[in-house]
Amino acid sequence: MSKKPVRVAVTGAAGQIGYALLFRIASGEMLGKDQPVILQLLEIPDEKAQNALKGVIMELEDCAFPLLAGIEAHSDPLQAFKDTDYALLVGARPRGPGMERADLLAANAQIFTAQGKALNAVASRNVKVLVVGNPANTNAYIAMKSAPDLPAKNFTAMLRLDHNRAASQLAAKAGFKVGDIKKLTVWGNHSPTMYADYRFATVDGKSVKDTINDQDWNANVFLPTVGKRGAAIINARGLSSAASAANAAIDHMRDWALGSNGEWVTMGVPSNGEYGIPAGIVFGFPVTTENGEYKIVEGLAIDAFSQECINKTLAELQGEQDGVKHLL
Ligand SMILES: NC(=O)C1=CN([C@@H]2O[C@H](COP(=O)(O)OP(=O)(O)OC[C@H]3O[C@@H](n4cnc5c(N)ncnc54)[C@H](O)[C@@H]3O)[C@@H](O)[C@H]2O)C=CC1
Ligand SMILES: O=C([O-])CC(=O)C(=O)O
Repeated sequence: MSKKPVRVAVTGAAGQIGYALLFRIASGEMLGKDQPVILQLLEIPDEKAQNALKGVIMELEDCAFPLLAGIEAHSDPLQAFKDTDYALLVGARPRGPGMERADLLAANAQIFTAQGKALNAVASRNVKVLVVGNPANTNAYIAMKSAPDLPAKNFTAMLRLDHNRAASQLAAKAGFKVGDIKKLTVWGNHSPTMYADYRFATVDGKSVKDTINDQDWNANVFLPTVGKRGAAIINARGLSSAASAANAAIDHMRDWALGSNGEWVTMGVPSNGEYGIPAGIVFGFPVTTENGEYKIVEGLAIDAFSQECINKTLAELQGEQDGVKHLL
């Protein structure tokens, strides 16, 4: 018997990431090849954006995806989020050359108070929310705080692109196959302060750290490369990453919904005090996922270098959080 369709809301649906994301959701890459989906798409109430959204919907129709059980176009989050089981909050202003993601806070923060309130009012009580719009951790925090009737754990931020970037850099450095790297994580904020940590990573059971054995490369090449990869892409393309961001969003939601089979993945999730991160801060952690729930990997040793990196990214997040107090 075929499964009942689930409702997937995507904001910023006519933007760059939306264009790389929707077709993959509709083809079953996110929630499984047996799971029908109804897409509930949100764009701003602006003629150009709504027209662009119409064009994207025409293309979705023209793909004749067997799993696509319905498509709705909206300009009001209260309609777009009605009964939604999954919400991918992509719609927000991207940065341009010379900006940091935190510079977007003033432009984007209000989007996430309004959308958090709308989710609170009309979404499924089990909705799984992924915030992609930057600065993603703080926007997820804002949405979570604006939705007091929904469980805080349902609000997550995207650190998966950083995780995937880190895996790719390690594979290139040591000649690993990227898919063979296990137990990698990225701690903290989706910003250059993130701490990509391969101390626990293995390939075929062998330590990645011991194989590479180069702390100078870790501190002075690997971390800055992963941390500043978004800016490098903006400099090269003139636009921020889109296909790789959409891919990471698919990875994040797929693993959350369908399970990571015991493997570690990185998600930005509200802390419950793990590793000394104050409760409520949306922080990149290693997690495993099963039965639609994520669980932070606990008990990992944090050495002095790692603690310094974690303190730095935490301090940045606390600064961002202070800056949005007035909105909450
Ligand atoms: N967390 C991550 O790893 C990454 C995050 N991003 C962020 O994702 C966001 C979207 O990026 P792009 O798709 O490249 O931008 P874009 O400018 O191409 O598309 C954004 C779309 O969102 C729409 N939008 C704006 N406000 C909205 C609202 N209140 N409700 C619904 N839609 C709204 C716009 O009309 C536009 O069509 C940016 O903030 C970008 O910085 C991008 C890459 C990676
Ligand atoms: O760098 C940006 O502004 C877009 C982004 O978040 C990324 O590519 O990681």
